[in-house]
Amino acid sequence: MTEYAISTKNLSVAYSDKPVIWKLDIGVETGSRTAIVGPNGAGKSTLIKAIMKLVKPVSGESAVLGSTHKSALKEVAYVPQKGEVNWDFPATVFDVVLMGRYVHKGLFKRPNKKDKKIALDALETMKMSQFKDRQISELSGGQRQRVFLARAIAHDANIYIMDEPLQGIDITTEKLIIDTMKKLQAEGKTFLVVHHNLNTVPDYFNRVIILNKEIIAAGPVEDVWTEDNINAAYYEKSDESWIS
Ligand SMILES: Nc1ncnc2c1ncn2[C@@H]1O[C@H](COP(=O)(O)OP(=O)(O)OP(=O)(O)O)[C@@H](O)[C@H]1O
Repeated sequence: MTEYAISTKNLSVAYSDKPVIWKLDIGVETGSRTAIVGPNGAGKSTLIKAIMKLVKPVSGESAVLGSTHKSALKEVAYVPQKGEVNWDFPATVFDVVLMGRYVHKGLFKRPNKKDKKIALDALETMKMSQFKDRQISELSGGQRQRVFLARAIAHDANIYIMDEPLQGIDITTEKLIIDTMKKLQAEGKTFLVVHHNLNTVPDYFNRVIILNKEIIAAGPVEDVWTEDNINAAYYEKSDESWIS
């Protein structure tokens, strides 16, 4: 599994014995902008959580840069869905972005000048410098998303995994996030992103995984982003008969 930034082999996850993703073999190419698309309940977030080792598979495994070990996740900056974060936690914008540096230091070493400069630069990239001292509970949804992106940038990871980063944000923030993603990809970083807007897939991503519990299709956008594949994912699995 070494040639991929992220890979899974025969990966299945179930909640209360009900399988939600089934025998997934995935290879996310290093340096790609890969979208995961599929209907509500297709298992997109579950796949990401399994890769992040936040849920335990019933079979199979996932690897980051060829390693199935949890320590390989240090290479990954993870941006969870907005709803999964406790925004009432008392922390400033700057505190949250600085957390992106802890992976390099361990929890008990204080951030130094260089870490602070990296965090400030990340805030500047996401155009959030002016909110640096604000409590995260006092931000709008789009501003929170920018802060989470800034934290991921401060992490300076090689791989970014983002669960619906464009959910509920305005067009300016969307453009900023996509431009930042494209810039980082040009520097060799890898992106795996859960994405909902089918219209923007070809513009934002160069590879796509179409998922509906199983892999419907995966590969370069120009090969697999077809009406047949989209229909197969969105319109042909209306019941639970996919598993025999
Ligand atoms: N913690 C959980 N316990 C039980 N069932 C769960 C849990 N999390 C998700 N599920 C179920 O697993 C299935 C897949 O959910 P998941 O969140 O992975 O889908 P998704 O493709 O990300 O959906 P959406 O587009 O709606 O965000 C759904 O049927 C969901 O109800």
